[in-house]
Amino acid sequence: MSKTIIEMKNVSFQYEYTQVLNNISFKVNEGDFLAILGPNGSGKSTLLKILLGLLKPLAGEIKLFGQPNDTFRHREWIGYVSQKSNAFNSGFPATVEEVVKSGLAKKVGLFKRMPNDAAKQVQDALKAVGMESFRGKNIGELSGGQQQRVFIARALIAKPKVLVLDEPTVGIDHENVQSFYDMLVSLNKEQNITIILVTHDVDTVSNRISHVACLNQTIHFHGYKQEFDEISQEQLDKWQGHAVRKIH
Ligand SMILES: Nc1ncnc2c1ncn2[C@@H]1O[C@H](COP(=O)(O)OP(=O)(O)OP(=O)(O)O)[C@@H](O)[C@H]1O
Repeated sequence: MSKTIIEMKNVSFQYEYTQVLNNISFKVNEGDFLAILGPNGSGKSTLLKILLGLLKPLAGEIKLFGQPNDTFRHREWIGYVSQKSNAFNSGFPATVEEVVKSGLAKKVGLFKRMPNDAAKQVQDALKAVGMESFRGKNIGELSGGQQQRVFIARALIAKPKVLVLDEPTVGIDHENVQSFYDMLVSLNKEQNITIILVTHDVDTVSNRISHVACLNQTIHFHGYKQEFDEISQEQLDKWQGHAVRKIH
């Protein structure tokens, strides 16, 4: 049986006066490719931030790789690509190589020396996302989809065991979205990286993922993708409003 690497038990959260997450419990196992679905404002980004230790829950328990979140010391095992990673304009003064290399700081510490094989590590990370020929380019000259791949390479260079992505395809055109998700599948299958993805692209991801979680303040469903396929559209609408529409 696969190892449980992320576990949330009865987690609740509120921003000042707004209750955002209510009694959330779920587990993610090593090798899962989990899509978190939910309407705008349903708490998806908040849930990820709690998972990453950026926000503290009001109640509940979180375990990462079997350790309580508070004492977990291997943050570099969890790579994060945020919603707004692909928002650099053409004047931003950094090359693709520099952006990817900056991801090593998470692993070696901000003020320590870069490893001797840093250039090779940059090359490998760019290769994994199909961007090796863009190494010397300015990050701001790339399309949104290409920038997003570079930020995944930046996360990969720290050798994460889990990759957490918050709506990574916003602003990417349909054709590039397909190949973007194919790239995530190969990271998941070939490098055994567990993937947690917040997305609205239900139809595009549905044949690529292993698990689905439907979130709207609380987890209404979490299970295998095949079980998700059995849920009626009527039930989904009840949980999600009209944000999740399955294509058959
Ligand atoms: N820093 C904050 N202070 C107060 N309220 C916040 C803050 N961040 C988010 N919220 C509120 O918390 C709720 C959940 O927000 P969150 O960003 O987690 O939702 P989401 O599901 O990721 O939404 P979207 O799909 O639109 O990105 C929303 O009602 C939002 O307005």
